[in-house]
Amino acid sequence: MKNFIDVHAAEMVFSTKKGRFHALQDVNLTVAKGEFVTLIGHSGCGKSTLLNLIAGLLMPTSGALLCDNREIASPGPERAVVFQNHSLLPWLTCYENVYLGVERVFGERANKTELKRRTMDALELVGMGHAIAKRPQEISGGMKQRVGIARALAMEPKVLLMDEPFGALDALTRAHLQDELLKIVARTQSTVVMVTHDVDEAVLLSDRIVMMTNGPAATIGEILNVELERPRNRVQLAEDPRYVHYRKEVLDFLYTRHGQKLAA
Ligand SMILES: Nc1ncnc2c1ncn2[C@@H]1O[C@H](COP(=O)(O)OP(=O)(O)OP(=O)(O)O)[C@@H](O)[C@H]1O
Repeated sequence: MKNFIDVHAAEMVFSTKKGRFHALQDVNLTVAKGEFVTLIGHSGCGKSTLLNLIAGLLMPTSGALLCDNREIASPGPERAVVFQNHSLLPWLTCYENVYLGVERVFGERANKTELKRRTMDALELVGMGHAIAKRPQEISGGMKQRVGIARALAMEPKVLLMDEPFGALDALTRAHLQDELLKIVARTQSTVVMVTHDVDEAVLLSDRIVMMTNGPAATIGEILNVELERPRNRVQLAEDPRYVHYRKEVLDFLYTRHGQKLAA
């Protein structure tokens, strides 16, 4: 499979008031087109930092990051980001929030009818076609997240970058959105890099789980290939010995081999 994202020897050192903070060191990762990769690790290990490097929101101190063979030097529409706390503009309706993104990417090439169609298609895809006139404060957290995902998908990104997109949701809404995301990704064949804390979420969604060591100077400890056929069904998988095995592998990595001591 063709590599879409290449991270070569990436290092990230932050300058802080207390001096330099070495967040990531020697991170090497490739993500193929159409692959679903999750980043998992203890709090503060540098998952978001790595995602932000791929998004082009941060520049590495050393090393190089490529997307489709081009250096990632800034954010770009081919790498859409969905954050944990949906970043919808509160004064715009759901429709307008998505339209804004669509217009930014396709505004110069497409006419208004086409822009409207893309906006509506994306909202329908996430099951939000009924709420287009509502403003963010009028809909639930799960619905806001869906609109955020619609906005990202409507830009037809080459890569969908998600930073704990379901982290703030209750367990049932979370499960529902995970299932929807699986269906959407199957339909759109999107490449996804997603940060999560949730072992079950990682196993259910991923082709590969990237497990990160604890910081400072965190790096990739191990990568687990999840060879479970798709479509995946959470209820059937719960008793599948392969699922149980993958889950245990991640838990072993996080809690036996790389357990985190919380500061007293
Ligand atoms: N802009 C910054 N300036 C200084 N230090 C930073 C900055 N951003 C992140 N860090 C530090 O880098 C480390 C990694 O942070 P990061 O947010 O990437 O971790 P994370 O794994 O995503 O954490 P969490 O799971 O808690 O969200 C942390 O120690 C954090 O304090």
